[in-house]
Amino acid sequence: MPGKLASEYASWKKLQEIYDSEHSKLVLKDLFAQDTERFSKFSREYSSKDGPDVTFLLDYSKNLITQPILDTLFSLVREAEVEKERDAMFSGAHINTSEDRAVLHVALRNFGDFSIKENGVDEVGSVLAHMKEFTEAVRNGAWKGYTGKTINTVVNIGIGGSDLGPVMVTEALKPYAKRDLKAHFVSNIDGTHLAETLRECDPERTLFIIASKTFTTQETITNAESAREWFLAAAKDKAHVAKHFVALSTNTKAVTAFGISESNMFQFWDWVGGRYSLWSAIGLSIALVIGYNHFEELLKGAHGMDKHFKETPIEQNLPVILAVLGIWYNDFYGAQTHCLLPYDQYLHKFADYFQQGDMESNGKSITKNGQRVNYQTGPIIWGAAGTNGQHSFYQLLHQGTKLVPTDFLAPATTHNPIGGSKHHRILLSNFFAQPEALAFGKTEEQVRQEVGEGASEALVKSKVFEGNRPSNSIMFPLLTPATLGALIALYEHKIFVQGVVWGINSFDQMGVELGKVLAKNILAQLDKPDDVKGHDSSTTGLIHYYQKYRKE
Ligand SMILES: O=P(O)(O)OC[C@H]1O[C@H](O)[C@@H](O)[C@@H](O)[C@@H]1O
Repeated sequence: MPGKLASEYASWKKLQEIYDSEHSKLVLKDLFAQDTERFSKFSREYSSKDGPDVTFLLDYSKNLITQPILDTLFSLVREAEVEKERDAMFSGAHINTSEDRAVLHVALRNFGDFSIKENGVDEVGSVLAHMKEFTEAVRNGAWKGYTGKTINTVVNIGIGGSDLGPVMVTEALKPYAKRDLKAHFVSNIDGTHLAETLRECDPERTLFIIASKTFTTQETITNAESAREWFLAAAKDKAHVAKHFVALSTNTKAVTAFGISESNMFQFWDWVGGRYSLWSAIGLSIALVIGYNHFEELLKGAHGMDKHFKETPIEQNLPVILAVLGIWYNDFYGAQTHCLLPYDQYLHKFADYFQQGDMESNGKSITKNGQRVNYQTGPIIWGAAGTNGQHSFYQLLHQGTKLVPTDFLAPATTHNPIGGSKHHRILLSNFFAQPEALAFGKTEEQVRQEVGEGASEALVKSKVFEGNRPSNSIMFPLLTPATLGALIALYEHKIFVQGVVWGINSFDQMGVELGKVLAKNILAQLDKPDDVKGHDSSTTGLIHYYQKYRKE
C-alpha cells in the first residue's frame, strides 16, 4: 500500500531471512557454474511494439540473486501495490500527495494510447505544435534577430530539471545535431558561467531560452536578467527582446512580468516535475539542436517504454526488474551507492542527469504517511563514461571494501567508426571485460601462478580480485533518439517502483528549500560585519572571513 513502511511487508521480512541465511552462499562464480542457462534465464530483450524501432538487451545475470530471491522481490512489489499505484499515475490521480498534484510526464509523450484526465493534458499537442513551428523557423533561418541575421547560437538558461535533461540529451544526440547551431547551457549562479558563455555569443545571432518551471528560481532569473542587460547593451531597444528571448514555464504571470510576451512562451503544467520535464517545453533546446522530428522520436521511444511498463507482467517488466535488484543491494546488502557506467562518450552526462532524477526523487526519509523509515531509501547515484572511470575509480570497484552495484551501458555500433571501428572494438572489449572481472575476479591461486615463487605474501594478496561484485549490462544497436528516450523512461520507472516500495513520495523535493531560505537571509547580511546575526559561530566566522577579504 502506498505510504506503508516497506519493512512491514511479509516479503520484506522473508527477504531479510533469505539474506541472513544465504548471502554468504551467493557466489556468482558458483551460480554460473551450477546453471549453464543462467544468462538466458536472467536476461531480456526489449523491442518496441510500434513507433520507431527500439531494441536493447538487459543482462541481469551477474547479480547476487537466485530465482526464489527474485520471486520474493516480485512479491514485495505486489504487496506494495506498485501496479495499482502505476495505474493511478497513468490515470492522472494526484499521487504527489504533499503537493496535491498529478504526475504525468507520461502524458507529454502519449501518442494516443493512454486516456488521461487532468487539466492541461489536452494542451500538450498544441504546445508541441508551437515548438515544431518555432524550431523549424529558427533552424531554417526564417526567424531573424533584431538586425535581420539568422540565429546561430542558443543559450538555455535554467538549473536542475530545467538544465540537466536538455544538457544530457543534446550531448547524447550530437550525431543528429545541426552543427552550425551552437548550444550553450548556463545554470550556475556563479557569474563565471554566464560570462564565459557570453564571450562566445554574438547578440545579433543569439537566442536565449529562459527555462524555469516556477520562473522564480534565483539562479535562473538572475542569469536571465544579466543576459538581457548584456543583450540590450548592444541592441538598445527593448522591443528587440522579443526576437531573442523566449520562456519555458508554467508561470505566465512571472514570464510576462519579466518582459517576455505570451506568444514567446512555451507552456507546461504543474503535473510535470522538474526532473521529469525534458519531454515538455523544457526540451525546446533539444528540439532546436536535433530538429523537431528527432525530438518526437525521443518522445516516441519513451512512450514505447511507458507502454511496456504499464502493460507487462511484473516478472518481465524491465523497470521493475532493475528496481528490485536495486532494493536487494540497497536494503539487504547495505549498498550506499549505484554507479552508472555508459560506454559511450555521447552519454557522458547520463549519470549527472540521473543524480537529480534518482536522488531528488528518492532521497527521502519520511513515508507518505509521515513515518520515519527504518531502512535505506534512494542510493547515491554516480558514474562516468567508460573507459575514463577505469583509470580513476574502478580500483575501488574491484578491490575496495564497498559494494557498488553498477549498470554498464553500450551501443553495438558507433556513430564514429574511425579506423574501421577500431576504437569501438577496444571500447567494447572493455565494456565486456569489466563486468566479467567484477563478477569473477582472480583467485590467490591464479596470482601465485603468475607471480611465481619468492613473491611476498603481501604482494600476492594485493593482486587478488575477490570478485562477486554485481552488475547489469544494457546493450543496444545504436544510440538513436528513440533508444535514448526508452532508456531514460526505463530509469524513470525504475525510480518510481522503488519509491512506491519504500512508501515515499518520489515527486516532491522539500529538501531543496531550507538552504534557499537561509541563503536569502544571509545575502541581506553580507555587506557589514555588524549585520551578521543569528548564526552559529562557524557560519558567522566564515562570513566575517569573506567580509575581510572581499573586493568588489
Ligand atoms: O525549473 P525551476 O522552477 O527553475 O526549478 C529548477 C529546480 O529547482 C529546485 O532545485 C528543484 O525544485 C528542482 O526540482 C528544479 O528542477
